[in-house]
Amino acid sequence: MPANVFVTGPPGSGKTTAVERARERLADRGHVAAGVRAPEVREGGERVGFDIVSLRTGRRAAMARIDRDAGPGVGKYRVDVRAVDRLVADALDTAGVDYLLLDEIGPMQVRSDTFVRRVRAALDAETPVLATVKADSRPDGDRDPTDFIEAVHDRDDGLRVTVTPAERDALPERLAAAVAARCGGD
Ligand SMILES: Nc1nc2c(ncn2[C@@H]2O[C@H](COP(=O)(O)OP(=O)(O)OP(=O)(O)O)[C@@H](O)[C@H]2O)c(=O)[nH]1
Repeated sequence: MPANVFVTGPPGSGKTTAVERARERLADRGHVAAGVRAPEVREGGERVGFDIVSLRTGRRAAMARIDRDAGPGVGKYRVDVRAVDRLVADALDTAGVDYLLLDEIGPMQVRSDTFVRRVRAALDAETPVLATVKADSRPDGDRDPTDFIEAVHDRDDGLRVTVTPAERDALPERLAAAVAARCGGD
């Protein structure tokens, strides 16, 4: 059984909400995750960037900011690659956990070679991965130069789920059950 579960869908479709709710259900079943999430950062009601947060430790780093004047650009933000490298070095370590949750495999995160290398290894390892993946073939301005996002879409393993508003209410339980089955749990 392929160990990975990929969640994709258009911007704002509910990917983050679905995997966060699935994580809560998996915790209720006793399944612990490592991994990362990428909350937006707002100042004065305006979005100024995104952080990357370790699920295991809660450590966070300023992944992308609108007012940075250095680093690779994604949309109107610039990415602090070294900050992402440092955070994912242990955030993506699966020792002692049941599965890896990645929210998301996206154009900002893949600017970090450490992120790409650790995720590629995780996708080929035994520990299940539950990941939201940015939709394929983004506009050139945001094109992923590593082509890693496309490579994830092209994998022939894993359960793939596309979030739609009509079906998204049932999605957290479906995702939790799929990951629990891959963890060898209920
Ligand atoms: N009512 C309802 N609202 C939802 C549900 N899932 C997501 N939303 C809302 O839809 C908006 C986008 O949800 P996200 O989970 O951030 O969507 P996303 O696909 O991760 O968005 P991006 O990361 O920007 O691509 C938020 O305001 C959520 O509160 C749902 O199941 N029911």
